[in-house]
Amino acid sequence: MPSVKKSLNLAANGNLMEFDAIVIGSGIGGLVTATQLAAKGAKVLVLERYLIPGGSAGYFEREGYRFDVGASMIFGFGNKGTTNLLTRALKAVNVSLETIPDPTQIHYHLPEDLKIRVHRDYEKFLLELIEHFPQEQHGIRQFYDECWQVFNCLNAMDLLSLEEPRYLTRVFFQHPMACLGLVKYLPMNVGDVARKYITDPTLLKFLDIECYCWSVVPAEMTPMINAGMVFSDRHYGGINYPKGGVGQIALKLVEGLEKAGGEIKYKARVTKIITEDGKAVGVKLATGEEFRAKRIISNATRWDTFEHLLPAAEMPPSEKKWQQRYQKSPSFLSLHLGVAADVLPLGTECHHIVLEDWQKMELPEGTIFVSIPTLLDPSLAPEGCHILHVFTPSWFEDWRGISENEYEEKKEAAAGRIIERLEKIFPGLDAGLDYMEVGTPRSHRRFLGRDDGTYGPIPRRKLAGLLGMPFNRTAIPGLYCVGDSTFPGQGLNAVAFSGFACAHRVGVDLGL
Ligand SMILES: NC(=O)c1ccc[n+]([C@@H]2O[C@H](COP(=O)([O-])OP(=O)(O)OC[C@H]3O[C@@H](n4cnc5c(N)ncnc54)[C@H](O)[C@@H]3O)[C@@H](O)[C@H]2O)c1
Ligand SMILES: CC(C)=CCC/C(C)=C/C=C/C(C)=C/C=C/C(C)=C/C=C/C=C(C)/C=C/C=C(C)/C=C/C=C(\C)CCC=C(C)C
Repeated sequence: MPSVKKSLNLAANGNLMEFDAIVIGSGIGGLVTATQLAAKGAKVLVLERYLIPGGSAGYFEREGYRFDVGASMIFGFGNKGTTNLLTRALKAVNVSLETIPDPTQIHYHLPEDLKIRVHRDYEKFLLELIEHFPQEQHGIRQFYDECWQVFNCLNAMDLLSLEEPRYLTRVFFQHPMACLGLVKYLPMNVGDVARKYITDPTLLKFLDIECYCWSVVPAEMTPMINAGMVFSDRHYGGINYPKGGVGQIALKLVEGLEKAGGEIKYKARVTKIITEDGKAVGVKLATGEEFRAKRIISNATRWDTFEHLLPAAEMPPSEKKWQQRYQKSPSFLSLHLGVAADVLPLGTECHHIVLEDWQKMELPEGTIFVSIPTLLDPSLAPEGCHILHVFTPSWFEDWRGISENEYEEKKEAAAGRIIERLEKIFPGLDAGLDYMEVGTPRSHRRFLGRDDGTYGPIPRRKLAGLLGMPFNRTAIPGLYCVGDSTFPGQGLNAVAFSGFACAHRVGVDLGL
């Protein structure tokens, strides 16, 4: 058994090192919190279980390809307004990234040969949509214009912790109309707003997939605040790809963290949050090492935090209630493909959504997502080749309890089905394959440390917009959560917001 002295972390003078804040996990939520706190002068330690930072915004390299682990469609890199949270997070610690503007957010390939592109130019997108639904032209404009109203409210103010009364008072006096606007939209979902203006059933289905492809639920259950961000910012700040791949965002944040005096340790898996008198005071690693801090921040999911890092039997009632409202979304089956460049027809867009039957939108392997980041940054693949990252929802349950052989066969069969469907858009895809790696919900759980490999929380039933999403403080004094199981949910710009808000609240609590 290690001696107490050995297992605790001692400073050079032999005293126990105490940090102001320990962040468990270096996803973008965790890193934004850590960099913001370090920039305020806090002594911060980030503990990451994996070898590199980023979590689902990480990367891996194989045979000359650099693959993004998660989605390659990045919001938050605009250069104006207040909603460009990734640009702002990097700037706060004196680092920056070159980004490449994406002219089209998504090319949809939908049932009955409905093909729609969401152009960066708002009017061009509206005209393309109206061409398919001319009878709904007023409704289309009214719906998307209402999304702009939400966005304009958010984009008028500093985005910080809604758990900090002095900040709320200040923004209310600075921007009373914007605040009242947000109060109005916080309990609303997209479906209710859409049906005020639109009746065409196919157009309503289109709005379902417009929501589903980032919220993993149809319009009826998607919060209006989040839709306001996504449906407007894609035309305002735009979708911009970081040069060198999505993994650069985390690497740059770590560079900034270290410049600002913070520390990060890799291969540092936290197995326990240490509490004393009901208060979080430190963490224990798989190695047995212990670290203590005035505040503990978990970037692991709420399920991992309250069921694995703390005793599940002692889960606070507020967390039980949250679990009754929200469930784990499915994970993904991911195909990381390297393909010959001539597989892509001239003018192919970077991101595609493929669905052949509206009834199957939410089913496993129903909707297919495709990103081709090398169309924006060719340096990510060997010359003459492209990366196709293809992913589709898949449940952890469907991959549990099978032998290694069965697992490999199941992966191959699933990949075959997806490639066959994609042949209709990219003829010659199978023959043009140069590299393929298939990830399953089991891979997502193993490499990202996310319970059941989940993409994040989704409402179990229709809820009142974002009202049920918890902020950063938890029922355990000294313990905070950050990332996609806190307000406002999934998405890099969303978890960046959660990071700004968390650091703001922790900073105030530390008296910084
Ligand atoms: N295009 C996009 O918008 C895009 C791209 C990639 C990711 N994302 C989003 O990012 C969000 C996730 O970001 P996030 O910050 O919430 O979390 P995350 O899951 O990306 O990161 C959590 C980090 O914590 C680490 N970790 C977990 N448990 C740990 C433990 N016990 N000890 C030490 N480290 C531990 C993981 O290894 C990981 O690095 C998702 O919603 C996803 O949609 C979006
Ligand atoms: C004072 C008084 C009276 C009052 C107050 C009120 C207020 C102030 C309020 C406020 C609020 C706020 C601030 C809010 C915020 C919000 C936010 C920030 C939000 C955000 C959001 C974002 C999002 C959602 C994003 C998302 C994204 C995503 C998810 C993406 C994804 C992607 C993918 C998946 C891809 C796919 C596709 C293909 C590939 C095709």
